[in-house]
Amino acid sequence: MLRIGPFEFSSRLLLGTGKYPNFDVQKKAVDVSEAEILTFAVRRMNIFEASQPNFLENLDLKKYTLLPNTAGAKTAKEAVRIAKLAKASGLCDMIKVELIGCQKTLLPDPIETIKASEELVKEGFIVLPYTSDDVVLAKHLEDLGCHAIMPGASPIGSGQGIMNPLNLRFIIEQTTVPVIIDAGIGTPSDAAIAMELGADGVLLNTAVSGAKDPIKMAEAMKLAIKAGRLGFEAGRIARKEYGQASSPVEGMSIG
Ligand SMILES: CC(=O)[C@@H](O)[C@H](O)COP(=O)(O)O
Repeated sequence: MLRIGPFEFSSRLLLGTGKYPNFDVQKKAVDVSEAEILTFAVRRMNIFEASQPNFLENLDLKKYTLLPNTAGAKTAKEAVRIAKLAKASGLCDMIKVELIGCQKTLLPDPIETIKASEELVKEGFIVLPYTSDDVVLAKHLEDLGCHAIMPGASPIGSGQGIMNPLNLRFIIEQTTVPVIIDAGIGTPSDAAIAMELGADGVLLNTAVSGAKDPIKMAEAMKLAIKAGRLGFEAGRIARKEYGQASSPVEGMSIG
């Protein structure tokens, strides 16, 4: 079970909803992924314009918990305003704080992320900040009351996979709220590694929506996340420098 604030989920895959070839593929990919949390950029949704197309209309909303995100915000003030807009529209009290500090790398702005997260926690939101893989920053975010920490594997949409497994492991070790690896996942094996490191979940978008077959990739990601989690729970063997026979012959008389 993945527990975030008052919510409980059996799936550990959080799926983004952008950049699918069309609504039909998006719906099928979301279904097959068995994701229970869907994230979307409030700014890109026409939540207050009934005449405009809105992907939420294509999904059975009773099946999902929506995780609005503040993508497009450059300052804490803007992010807080977007979060309040999402709450006012009745979507969900959870918010993914996404505050990009560099338009080339799409890496998050740590200072504005801290400011926005602090304010949103005070306002009673369930706050999930997207952050870099900085261990100390992750600790500050947890200390100020965030309900999950979401360090990036690598830049958003880059598909480069996990750049800094050591930092992610340090973050996972020190954090008592869920750690969800967010952004940069390229392949199912990247997602499995994130889970094997001990992450509580993985949030991804481009790897599925941009795949040649998004529906198949959604299924592959679902299975990889389950496999990675099982592997983590099972406990891996220790790494050894030298070989060790799989079938020991010590104590056996071999004629
Ligand atoms: C959808 C969303 O929230 C993205 O900003 C997220 O970080 C996913 O990144 P990828 O597209 O790299 O999976």
